[in-house]
Amino acid sequence: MEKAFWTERWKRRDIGFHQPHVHEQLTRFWPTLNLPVASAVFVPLAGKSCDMVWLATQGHRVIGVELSDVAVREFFKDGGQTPEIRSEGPFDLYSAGPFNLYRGDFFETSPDMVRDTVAVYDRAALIALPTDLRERYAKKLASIIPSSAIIFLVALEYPEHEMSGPPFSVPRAEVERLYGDTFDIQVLEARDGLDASGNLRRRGVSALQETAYVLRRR
Ligand SMILES: C[S@@+](CC[C@H](N)C(=O)[O-])C[C@H]1O[C@@H](n2cnc3c(N)ncnc32)[C@H](O)[C@@H]1O
Repeated sequence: MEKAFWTERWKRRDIGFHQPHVHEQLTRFWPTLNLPVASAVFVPLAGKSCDMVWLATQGHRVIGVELSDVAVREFFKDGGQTPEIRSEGPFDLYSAGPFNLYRGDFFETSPDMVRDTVAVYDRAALIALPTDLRERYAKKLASIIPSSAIIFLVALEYPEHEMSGPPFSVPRAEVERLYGDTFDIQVLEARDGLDASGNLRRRGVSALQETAYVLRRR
């Protein structure tokens, strides 16, 4: 998937993936993870997700990486914040309060940028990528985060022939294939997600499972 695909979508405001509310499985399961207050959470392929705001209300510092400057600028504008912007290697770093959002390519993220993160929050990041990029993404993510960091992952599964992604169908077997060698994979909840996703129903999807996982390095 070309980078231009995403930057164009943001320019055209074709952002059906953006949820105007905080993801419900995040608010229900995150507190059970007992992560230290004031610790940092890494949000790859962050968009302008409200989930980052919720994570900050839980006391976390939030480090995001996002390709589109439209998304990053709108995130701060929506929150009524004026970020400081400076160049950091291949990224533009937008900072305000608990948020540090790197505008640029996730695949250029260095371990240094995420060195003190205790957790990754992945909603609509892994599933936004086609098979070859998913593999690169999972390898890259595992290689940059601290070995103690957990991954909270929300993935979707649907009959693949019914729709071409993104979002792509990522069943449990695919999560195992991508992360199973290095992480223990726990399903927190697998639930029917079709009613909550009119968008995908309109695109022809007849069954949708939304699964929240927590991945812990062995
Ligand atoms: C499906 S959206 C999900 C956004 C966000 N996680 C959410 O829940 O709303 C995927 C996002 O990843 C961004 N993206 C895609 N490829 C990227 C890359 N290589 N580096 C950084 N961001 C990328 C896109 O611009 C888009 O905002």
